[in-house]
Amino acid sequence: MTEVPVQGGGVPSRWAQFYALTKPRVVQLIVFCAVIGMALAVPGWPDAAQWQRMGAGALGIWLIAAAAAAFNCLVERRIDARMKRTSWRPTARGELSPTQALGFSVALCAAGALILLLWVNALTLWLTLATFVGYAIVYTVWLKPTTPQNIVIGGASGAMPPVLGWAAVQGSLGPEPWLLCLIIFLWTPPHFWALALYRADDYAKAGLPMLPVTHGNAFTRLQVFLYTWILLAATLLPYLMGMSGLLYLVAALALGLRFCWFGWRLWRRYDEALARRTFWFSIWYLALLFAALLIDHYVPIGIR
Ligand code: HEM
Ligand SMILES: CC(C)=CCC/C(C)=C/CC/C(C)=C/COP(=O)(O)OP(=O)(O)O
Repeated sequence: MTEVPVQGGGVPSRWAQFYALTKPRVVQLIVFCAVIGMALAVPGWPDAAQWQRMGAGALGIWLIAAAAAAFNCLVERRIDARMKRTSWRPTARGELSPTQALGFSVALCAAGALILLLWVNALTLWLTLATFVGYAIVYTVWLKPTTPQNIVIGGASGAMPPVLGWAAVQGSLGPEPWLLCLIIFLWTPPHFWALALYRADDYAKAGLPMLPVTHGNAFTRLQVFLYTWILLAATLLPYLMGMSGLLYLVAALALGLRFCWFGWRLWRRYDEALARRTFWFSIWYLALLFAALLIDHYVPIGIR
């Protein structure tokens, strides 16, 4: 969980409170995936203009993703207050008022939109704003409180970063960024349901229909296991489509089989510590898989 830095008196500083609303570590990984989408969109080493567009794109996407996270904290302040994991959030504790959170989210979103409009391109601006709406409104307001498939459908917005990154550099889209989007889309269920397994009581208390609450622990474990295999298959596509080389293939297989191994063990027998490890592995998995795509792009080995 993201810790809020605390000043001498035990009260987090105002800046730390606002910063915490942006779900910093989630957004860092989102921006990382977007930046890799950008790098893959440039055939060789970026020139000066491309570097500038990449920097502005990363900043704009960062600001709008942070705005979406802050908006989520605003909408969910009462739900967050009921869950142990989220009850520390400044909006849940009433340390930041709804007006302050809304003003902060609007300011971040406007700043990000302006940067994308002035220094990147209109396609990236509209796609990033659509992603904001997808997460902050469609997922948070509509899907999350109504269906256990909330994170599957809502996961589409979390999966957008490589598409945004690609659009920022090329100003158009092709099959490659959508393939990366598919990978994050299929990664989201095992990422989230591993956590939901050991946070099921929290979700039940908050009245949220997460899969372990509505369909039980065993069914959720089966879903985690199945998704790890579907994910493994999807991660082979960049190699099979000639987008990545052997280095990526080896990384995708090694990481994917490890994720399947976590899924298999979790499915066979529930163990809370194992569910926690599966969740944390999911984060390393995505970061390393995307790092492998990047390294492979600059150090191509084998047939493409
Ligand atoms: C609908 C989609 C998603 C859902 C429901 C979801 C859910 C969650 C939840 C509930 C946590 C909090 C864990 C905690 O407080 O201990 C978390 C953590 C995290 N998620 Fe996701 N996630 C989603 C998509 C993503 C995406 C797209 C990324 C990045 C590309 C991501 C990266 C992370 C990271 C890095 C953390 C760890 C945060 C920390 O260290 O505090 N998640 N996720
Ligand atoms: C513009 C752009 C790139 C937007 C990205 C949107 C975004 C921040 C997606 C990440 C998904 C996320 C933080 C899910 C957390 O689930 P949750 O909200 O259910 O978790 P919680 O219970 O911790 O609030």
